[in-house]
Amino acid sequence: MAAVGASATLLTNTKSAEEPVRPVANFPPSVWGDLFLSFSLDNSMMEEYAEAMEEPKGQVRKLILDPTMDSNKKLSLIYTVHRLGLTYMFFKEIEGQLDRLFKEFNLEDYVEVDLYTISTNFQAFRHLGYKLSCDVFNKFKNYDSNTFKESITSDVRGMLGLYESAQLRLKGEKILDEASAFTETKLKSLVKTLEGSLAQQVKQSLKRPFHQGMPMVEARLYFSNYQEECSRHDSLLKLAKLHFNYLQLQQKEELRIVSQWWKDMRFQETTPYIRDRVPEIYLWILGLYFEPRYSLARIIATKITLFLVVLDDTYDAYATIEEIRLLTDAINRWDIGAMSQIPEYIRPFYKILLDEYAELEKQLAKEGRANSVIASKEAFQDIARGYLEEAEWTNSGYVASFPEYMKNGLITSAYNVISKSALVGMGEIVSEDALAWYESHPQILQASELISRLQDDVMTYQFERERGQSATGVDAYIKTYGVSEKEAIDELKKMIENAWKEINEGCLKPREVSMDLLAPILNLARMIDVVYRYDDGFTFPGKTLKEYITLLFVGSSPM
Ligand SMILES: CC(C)=CCC/C(C)=C/CC/C(C)=C/COP(=O)(O)OP(=O)(O)O
Ligand SMILES: [Mg+2]
Ligand SMILES: [Mg+2]
Ligand SMILES: [Mg+2]
Repeated sequence: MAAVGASATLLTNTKSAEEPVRPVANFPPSVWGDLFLSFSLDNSMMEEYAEAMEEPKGQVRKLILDPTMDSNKKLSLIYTVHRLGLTYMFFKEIEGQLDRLFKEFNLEDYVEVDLYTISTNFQAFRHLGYKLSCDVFNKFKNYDSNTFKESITSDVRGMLGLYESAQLRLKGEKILDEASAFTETKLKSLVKTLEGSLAQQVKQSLKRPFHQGMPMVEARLYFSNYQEECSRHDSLLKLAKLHFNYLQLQQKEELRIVSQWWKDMRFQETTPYIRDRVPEIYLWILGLYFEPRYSLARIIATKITLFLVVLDDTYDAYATIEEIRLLTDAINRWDIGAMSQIPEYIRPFYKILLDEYAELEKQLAKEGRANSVIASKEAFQDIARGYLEEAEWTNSGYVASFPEYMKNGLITSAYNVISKSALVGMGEIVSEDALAWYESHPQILQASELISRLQDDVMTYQFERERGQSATGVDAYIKTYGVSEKEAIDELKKMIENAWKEINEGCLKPREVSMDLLAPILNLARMIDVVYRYDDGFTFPGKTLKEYITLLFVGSSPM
């Protein structure tokens, strides 16, 4: 009987050896299907928009340079240009104006100025890197009780401006910490009493302040919600409309290209267990930079980030620990000869990964900038090791201490590999020095990584805990400091807020590198707010991301 028993056991073992238990997650399917494949770009239309922009662009440039314009009006113009996403067209002119206005700044001049004007001036300076003192808001506080004057609560536009200004605060700017809480509470209590565009403006800012928003979307929302400000100068209104139409054509073409590439690579067939999120990842990368000159950069960065989705879902939601060890080793070896050691199902991914990077390295070598591709590749190998570490913890049920978790977590935040991948297509601005600065793992990049890691954990830890993942920042914090789940989450949120202040500081002059190189890091942090402020907006993309994708790529641009 033993024989039968043995053979039966053998049969069972043989059977189980074929099909191990896999932690599949049954992720929600794609929202969009092949919708974006059918777009066909009319190049002549794009050229028409580009030509039509020249005249109003010249008009706006004259306005920015106009020496007779009063300084508050000039700052208001610069602020509106910035909110419409047009700063990049007039960067030198605007810097020249702000250099002068910042030098001339005198607190005395603000004694009679209203809260809204002071707020837009403050934002204009801070967004463009000038550290205007937060003392400009002191006059709105009662000296004795050190609280904000009740009188300003009736000035809704002023309160809204103060709320938006407070998002730019740095460590130690206590008045802005208070202002953020004070204005948010007051605005929430009165928003229902408001009407018209002011109601829209307050609702939008309370949903997500401009500073934490996605620049491309924020520009479209500003255009819709601030008609009065946008139509103060006809040339600006005209330029903004043409600009939105030009960008939409370019972006829909880029989205078509990456969607077609994804379909041709057949990832949904070879690795069907992954999240099918091409438009969402393209939107994420668009959030880094929307300037037309970064079109190729967006396509490259989108492809590499899509590789990360395949990798993360393979480690989290499909592969066994043995398979993860073999795949991590293969990625570290980065050699097509390693194909034979990895499971069948992941070989197409591995081959495409190596081919894509080889092609990029060849292309960039022609410009003498293959180093940016190598930096991205090394960061990719790094995150695979980071994902393996998480998988080993989960496999052994080990709960890392919070410091240990965070050391690995900054890597698995993926913001090191994504920010380096974003550099690949950016052109000659990515000098050896620029790359060396990124490789030095600067404070602002670490802050963006921390925000990515911890905000994601705060929003996905239950889902991941249910699935047996032992490595999340929440559980590591609870275990290390012996606090409740709620206290842990509150502490993580404080760390996120602190990281934002570090990012705000890192964008102020004198800067370590140009704003062009800082913007992707700032915008990566912003995209975490877009995706994870209210829920796990990436796994379940039916709310914010669906709304933004519809606004930018399905809806028509403002004519
Ligand atoms: C961590 C993070 C928000 C990264 C953002 C950058 C990015 C798009 C990375 C690609 C992998 C991915 C989609 C992770 C987020 O989902 P997840 O919750 O499954 O990530 P996790 O497995 O690292 O927790
Ligand atoms: Mg995951
Ligand atoms: Mg993961
Ligand atoms: Mg997660």
